[in-house]
Amino acid sequence: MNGLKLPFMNAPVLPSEALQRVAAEAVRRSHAAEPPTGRKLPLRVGSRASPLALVQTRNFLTRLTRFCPVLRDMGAFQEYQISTEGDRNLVQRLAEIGGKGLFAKEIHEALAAGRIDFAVHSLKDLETNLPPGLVLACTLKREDARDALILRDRDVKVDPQRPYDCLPEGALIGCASVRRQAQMLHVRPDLRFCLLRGNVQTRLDKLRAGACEATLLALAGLRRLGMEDRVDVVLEPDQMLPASGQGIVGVTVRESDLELRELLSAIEDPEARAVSTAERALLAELDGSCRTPIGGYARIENGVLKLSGMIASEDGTFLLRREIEGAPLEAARLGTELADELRRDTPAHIFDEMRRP
Ligand SMILES: NCc1[nH]cc(CCC(=O)O)c1CC(=O)O
Repeated sequence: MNGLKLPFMNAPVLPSEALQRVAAEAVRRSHAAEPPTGRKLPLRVGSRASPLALVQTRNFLTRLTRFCPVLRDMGAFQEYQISTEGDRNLVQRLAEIGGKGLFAKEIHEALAAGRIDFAVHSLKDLETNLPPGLVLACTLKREDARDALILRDRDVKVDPQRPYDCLPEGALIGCASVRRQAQMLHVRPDLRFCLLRGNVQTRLDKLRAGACEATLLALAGLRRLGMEDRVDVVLEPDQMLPASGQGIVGVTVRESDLELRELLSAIEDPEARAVSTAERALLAELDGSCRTPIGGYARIENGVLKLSGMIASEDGTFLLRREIEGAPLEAARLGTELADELRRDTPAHIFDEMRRP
């Protein structure tokens, strides 16, 4: 995948030059008697305040400084943790309080106002239409995109082919995601759902304390937090289609900050860019919020991008899955096309249901 040129990378990028320039500038400043002109160091990196967000930020900075060690030696970064509405409101479903924009609004504001220079996001939580003046400068290599089932009673035997069979009739599942809920209900209409919000650790603690029988979490988050051992079954994409961008970390910057955009493009993972472009185009075309049970998952096999899409009613009685494949360069078009196809074959009342205030 290396060397893949994607249509949205309009300006020719010369990562090594950009890196050299930033590194040289950092060294120059470290020797400068005068206060530096131009860009001020440290570079300020913002993220949410959750343990997962902090781990992701550290991983990203590690990756960046591996390319540009002088930045690490300079202590060139300052981390800012920004509390968002999505973190504070743990009572309601995301869908009810306004969707995924809530996890990023304050971060976007800080970036736009110049209080931070770049921001690290779980791409899954980042709305598809970014505020004007901000761009997704880089997508990092994808961690496992799959969802994981975590049981309260860890002694039961689980058949990976039929993972929900181990759950008792009418079992209560702690899950705030309409996408996961609809896909589970499609297979097990008897299951009941309750909210289990908060960060990953909080959710696992509530599960253990008996709040519910089971929960679903992204494997990526658990792995990054070193909690993969809590997983009972990893769900395959044909059992539980992941959310668009799941497992991918993305970095936003000001559109006008060409220097930082160039620097970040050096650590961009082209495969993650291609698959997330397809998944996010699908999501944008269908709805673009998390009010709707929508899944989108793409991978590249032998140079071919394969995108799966899913749309469902909240109760899981309606569930439609489709696939499309084509060249990675066509990622955005593939996403839009698959969305159009899914929309065409989805009864209108499903969309009406989604638009309910
Ligand atoms: N909505 C919260 C969120 N955002 C990203 C992840 C996991 C990490 C990732 O997908 O990269 C999680 C937790 C979860 O869904 O279990």
